[in-house]
Amino acid sequence: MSIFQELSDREHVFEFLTQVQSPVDVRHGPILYLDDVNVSFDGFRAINNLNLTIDDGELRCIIGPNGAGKTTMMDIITGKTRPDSGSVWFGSRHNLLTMNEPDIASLGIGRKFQKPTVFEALTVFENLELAMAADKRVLPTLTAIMKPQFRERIGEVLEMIGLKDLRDALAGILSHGQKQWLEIGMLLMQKPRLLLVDEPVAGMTEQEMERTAELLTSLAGKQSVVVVEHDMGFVRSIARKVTVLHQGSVLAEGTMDQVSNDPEVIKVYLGEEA
Ligand SMILES: Nc1ncnc2c1ncn2[C@@H]1O[C@H](COP(=O)(O)OP(=O)(O)OP(=O)(O)O)[C@@H](O)[C@H]1O
Repeated sequence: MSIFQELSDREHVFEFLTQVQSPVDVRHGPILYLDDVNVSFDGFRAINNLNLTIDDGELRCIIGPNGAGKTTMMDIITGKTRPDSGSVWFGSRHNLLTMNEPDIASLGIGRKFQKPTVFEALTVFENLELAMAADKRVLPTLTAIMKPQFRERIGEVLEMIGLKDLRDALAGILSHGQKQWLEIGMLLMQKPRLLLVDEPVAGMTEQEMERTAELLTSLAGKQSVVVVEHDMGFVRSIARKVTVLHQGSVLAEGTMDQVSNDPEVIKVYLGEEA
């Protein structure tokens, strides 16, 4: 399969495959706003009057037991699943419920799925190069048109993801953790406004987890980051504000200490840690 076929078949929607959108307006409010969102699958309410607000530059952790609705929530934000009711805004200008997946991606919402899906036959550098292209029409001539500022961005991202020394290594030989960082790097190439990261440390070594914690915390401020994660140790290491989802709604929200001392949370989810 050619790389171009592979690109169009991927579940990811990278920004470079999409059209340019007007800028996100966060002057008077949050970057992401979900209001009273509901989704049912065959009569089962997976998302139930969900309200969620993410501030610009925030790092938010979302936790919750299996089936709480975390993935469905991300699917709604990225346009993969349409809610039955409610509203979802990106800044005050963009109503995400009127947009398709590629257009939402092009607004600067990047999603990192649990499994890394980097291009294994390309080098680390080439993977980043590919993710940087502004328009799929330029992909075939990408190397030829590489501009100095693009090379600079690749250098910055290599530094951020800690793969500078491996820039010429094939992505296929990277460790699981390194592949995850590379894929985060690919999303970072276009300076997204919001990154949605699904279980980033599943399958990682302790050391890789620590490095991932550093990476995600270093991104906050420059972009907003929403991390869905089951590993409580990891959440505790990065969390400022935690949202606990249960049965499709927000059960509790606050610091890790606040939510882990909340009796309702202890009952449904953190019982074993209480
Ligand atoms: N396409 C679908 N059709 C039917 N039911 C679905 C569909 N997608 C999700 N569900 C159901 O909706 C509920 C929420 O699922 P979701 O995957 O969002 O939860 P989650 O919090 O991400 O769980 P996990 O931690 O196990 O990944 C579950 O009961 C799930 O079975």
